[in-house]
Amino acid sequence: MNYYPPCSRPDLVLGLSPHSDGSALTVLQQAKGSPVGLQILKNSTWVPVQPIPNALVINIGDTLEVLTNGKYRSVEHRAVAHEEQDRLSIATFYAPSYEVALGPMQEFFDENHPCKYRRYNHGEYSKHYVTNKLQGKKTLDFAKIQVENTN
Ligand SMILES: O=C(O)CCC(=O)C(=O)O
Ligand SMILES: [Fe+2]
Repeated sequence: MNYYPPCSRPDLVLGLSPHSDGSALTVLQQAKGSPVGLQILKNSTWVPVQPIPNALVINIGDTLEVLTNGKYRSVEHRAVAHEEQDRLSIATFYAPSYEVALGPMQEFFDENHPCKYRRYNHGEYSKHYVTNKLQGKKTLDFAKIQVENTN
């Protein structure tokens, strides 16, 4: 659950720094009457996600990006504060158990589409996620296979 109190200078702070979720999918509920606070990064522009009554927001997380070898990309998002109104959101993260080993599923790579992510335990990833700052999609570097520059 996330609570964002009103902030007299929302231009100077963020409610939540830019990040992608470590989950496979995130289901997000924005409280009724909440001001807009969630923004997603699309084509290098922050786009506000208007709360729709009785609707849930479904975000793709890093785990689904890895499983699909990058076909589905996790969404970078952040939350901004509001000058007068407070805001409440409830995030439910759907993710594998810590002991589950995962990597790109077979149908998402072949000789023409190389594996972009290595295999790891979800628990290792979670540990990496919570011990590093939220910094856009940087946490996903943990799983990326670095391509050698031959030039
Ligand atoms: O409050 C929001 O809308 C975003 C919350 C969020 O991104 C998170 O809990 O991971
Ligand atoms: Fe998030």
